[in-house]
Amino acid sequence: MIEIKNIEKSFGGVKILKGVSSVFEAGKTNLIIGQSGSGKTVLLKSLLGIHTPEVGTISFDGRIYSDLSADEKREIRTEIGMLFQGSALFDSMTVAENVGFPLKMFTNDSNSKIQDRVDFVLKRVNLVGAHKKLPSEISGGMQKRVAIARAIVNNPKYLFCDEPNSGLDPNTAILIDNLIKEITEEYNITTVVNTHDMNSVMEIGDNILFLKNGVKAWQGNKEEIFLTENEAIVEFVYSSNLFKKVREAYLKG
Ligand SMILES: Nc1ncnc2c1ncn2[C@@H]1O[C@H](COP(=O)(O)OP(=O)(O)OP(=O)(O)O)[C@@H](O)[C@H]1O
Repeated sequence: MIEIKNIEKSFGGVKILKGVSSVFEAGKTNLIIGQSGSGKTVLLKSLLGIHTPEVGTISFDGRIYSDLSADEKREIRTEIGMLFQGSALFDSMTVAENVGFPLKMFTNDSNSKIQDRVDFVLKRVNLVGAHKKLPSEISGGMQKRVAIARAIVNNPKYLFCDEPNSGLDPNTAILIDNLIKEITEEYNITTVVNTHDMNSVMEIGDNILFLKNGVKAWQGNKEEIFLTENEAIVEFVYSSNLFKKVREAYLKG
C-alpha cells in the first residue's frame, strides 16, 4: 500500500500539486486520471522519487520515504517496477536480454537463475518463443508485453505504469490493461497507472484518483464514476463522447 498525505510540489514558484492525499492499495489497479497538465506525471514522478515534494509524505507500506536513509531509499527503489510510456526497450537487445536487464544490472543472480526468471515472466505475459527476437521484429502490443515482463522481473511490490496504452489499437489496449490487472491481483502488487484512456477507466479502474489543476477533485471506482454527481468528474467524463454514451446507458439501467 502507498499512502500520500498532503503532497505539494512547485516548479519556479508555481504550485503544481496542491495538497494531494490518497491511498493506493495492494492488489488493486489504482488509476490517476485528469486533463493534460493536471499534475499526473508530477505525482507519478514524486512516487518514483524523481521529484521531492516540498510538503507532505509518501509512505510505502508504512515507510515514510523522506524519513529513510539513503540505503533504505535504495531498497524501496528495488521494490519498484516501471512500465514506461512507449515501452522504452533497448533496440539492440533481444527480448530475453531486455527482460533480464534489471536482474543483470541490480542483482548478483547467476545467469541460469536469470534465465529461469526471464522464462517465467515471458511465459506469464504469453510470449513463449519470442526470446531471441529484436524489438523491431515484434508488434507494438508484443513490445508492451516485453516491457511488462521487464517491469515485473524483479518481483516488485509496486508497479508504476505511465500511459500503458499509448500507441496501441483499442483491442490490444484492453488486453494490456487486463494483463496489468491480472498481474496486480496475482502478485498482490500496488499498481499505479497514469492514464488518459477512458476505456482503461471502465476496464480496470479499481480505485481512480481524479486530479484537476493539481487538486484531488474526486476519488472512487469504475462503478462509482458512472453514478457520481461530482461536477468536475462529470465534466471530464463528458469530454469523451463514448464514455458519455456509456454513462447515460448505465444510468438508464
Ligand atoms: N520539471 C518541471 N519543471 C517545470 N514545470 C513542470 C515540470 N514538470 C511538470 N511541470 C508542469 O507541471 C504541470 C503538470 O504537468 P504534468 O506533466 O504532471 O501533467 P499531466 O497531467 O501528466 O499532463 P499530460 O496528461 O499531458 O501528461 C504542467 O503545467 C507542466 O508544465
